Parts: sequence; structure tokens; C-alpha cells
Amino acid sequence: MPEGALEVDRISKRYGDVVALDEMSLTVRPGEMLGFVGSNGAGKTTTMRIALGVLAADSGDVRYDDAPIDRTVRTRIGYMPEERGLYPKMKVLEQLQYLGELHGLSRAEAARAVNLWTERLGIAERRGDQLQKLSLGNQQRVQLAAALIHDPAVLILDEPFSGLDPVAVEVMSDVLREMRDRGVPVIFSSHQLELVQRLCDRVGIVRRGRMIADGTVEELRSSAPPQLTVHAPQAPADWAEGLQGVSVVDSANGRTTLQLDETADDQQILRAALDTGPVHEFSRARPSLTELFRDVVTEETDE
Ligand SMILES: Nc1ncnc2c1ncn2[C@@H]1O[C@H](COP(=O)(O)OP(=O)(O)OP(=O)(O)O)[C@@H](O)[C@H]1O
Repeated sequence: MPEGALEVDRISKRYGDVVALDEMSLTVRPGEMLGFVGSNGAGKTTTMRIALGVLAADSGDVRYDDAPIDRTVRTRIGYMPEERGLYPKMKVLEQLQYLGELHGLSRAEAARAVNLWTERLGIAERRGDQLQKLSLGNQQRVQLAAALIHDPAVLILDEPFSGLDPVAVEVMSDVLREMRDRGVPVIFSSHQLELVQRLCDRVGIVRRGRMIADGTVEELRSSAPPQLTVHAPQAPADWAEGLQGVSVVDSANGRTTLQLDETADDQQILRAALDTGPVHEFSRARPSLTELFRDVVTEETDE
């Protein structure tokens, strides 16, 4: 394992009869951003809470830098919990200053870090306000500042992008990229798959407490069957039905997305499309992360 990697190794966790995690494993290396995706209740928050050490696993290990996570390492993790959890009545500045000192910064270091991150996250003018007086998006920026204030060695963020406006999404994305580029392993959960696809070096898809797919977006996309987009404006809705090795993924306004298996013949498909009239587009593609994810979720309900 490279120095400074965070490893979750086959952790399991039950809540009574509910199996929240079933030998979940993941690794985030320094300088890497991992997007953690999965349906509601799949086990993302439970994994992150165990990785942070606020919740104990029934079995399995969490390691940082090849050693079990102890108290010292724990204080070096920047965590943004899903339930947020800052003090609503406390002023932004006092709150961040307090958290910095709690994580071992001196008074002056904490003050410098508060200035830096509130400036960087665009909330400098709100330093004197109570947290509860800020908009939800700005409260979230404060939460991120709280996770960053002690210059963490690892970042674990539970749905940091939920509810943010596009400008805030860009600010948050830039900061996470910057931390990644500084060599910090970053893991965040999200249901915004386009964002995960754009931002992350690797993606882990979790289903029922297990990691079922893990790789770069390109690896995951290229492991899926290829697709063909055909724009034939005069084609009837069922023009592709019955073609060898072809299933229709989507069809609207003369544009059809087909999924191909190895028996499909693209020249035969092209001829069939031309038989309907002009063909304006005929291009091969790989499914998006959203489509891959949908396939996984569909398999889940089919089981
Ligand atoms: N404190 C708890 N008591 C009982 N069951 C729990 C508890 N916390 C989580 N669970 C259950 O464990 C499973 C995993 O939940 P978890 O919150 O980790 O999922 P998640 O992937 O983060 O979901 P979401 O995307 O909705 O946030 C779910 O079935 C959930 O109901």
C-alpha cells in the first residue's frame, strides 16, 4: 500500500437483524479522490463513520498508512458528517477557532486557518454571524471549513454537495481537487453521479453493504457493453426491434440509444437505420456512470 493510504478491509456491521455492511472494502490512496455511490441505505454513511472511528465495526479493519487507526490518526481526519452537527447558535468564527484548537492547533494557527478557509470558501463576511443565520449552502461551506481547519491528512465527506447551488458546487469541487492535488486521500459520498464522474479519479459503487464495482470511471464504463446512438428523424419508434444483438436503451425524437452485445453487427444496424430515411448521427459510446448505476440498481431489484 502506498504511504498515507486509507484502507477499509472487509468490515461488517449489523444493527439487530439489519446487515448494514457485509465485508465492505475500499482503498483511497494519497492524491486520489474516490466517489462513493449507492442507493439509499446501501451503507455509505455506516462505512464512513466506521472509517472515522465514531462507530465500531463488528469485524474487519480500518488502516491508515498500513497501521490501525488510533486516536492520533483520528484527529488528522477531516470529516463532514451527513447530519452536519455544528452549533447553530455559535458564531462561525468562534466555532471554527474552537474546532481548530480542539484538533491541536495553537490559537494563532487556528486563527490563520479560519481566515484562510473562510476566504477560500467565500464566507469571510459571515464570520461574525451565528451559523443558524446562514443559508443552508453557506452552512455547508462552514462545515467544509470545519473539516479542513486542521489541515487534515485524510478527508471523508458525507454528501458534501447535497443542496448546493452551482456556484457553491464549483467552490467545493475546486477545494476538494486542491486537497487531492496536495496528496490528501479524499472520499465523498454523493447521489450526483454526473458530478462524481467529472470529479473523481475512482468510483466505488456499493450495494447492500458490499462494494460491487470499484475502478476509474473509464474502467467501469469500458467494462459495460458498448452503446450506439443513432439519429434517424424519420424512423418509426420500433425500427431497431428484432436486430441481432441489439436492445433499445432509450428512444426519443428520432434519437435512439442501443446497447450492443458481441453478436451485433453495426453495419446491419446502419443499413436498417438508412432504410427509414436520412441518418444524421451514428456514433458508438460507453454508458455514463448514471446508466451504469441504473443497471446495478435494476439488477438489485431483479434478484
Ligand atoms: N443507527 C441505526 N440503527 C439501525 N439501523 C441503522 C442505523 N444506521 C443505519 N442503519 C441501517 O443500515 C443500513 C445502511 O445505512 P447507511 O446510512 O449507512 O446507508 P447510506 O448508503 O448512507 O444511505 P443514504 O444514501 O440514504 O444516506 C440501512 O439499512 C439503515 O437503515
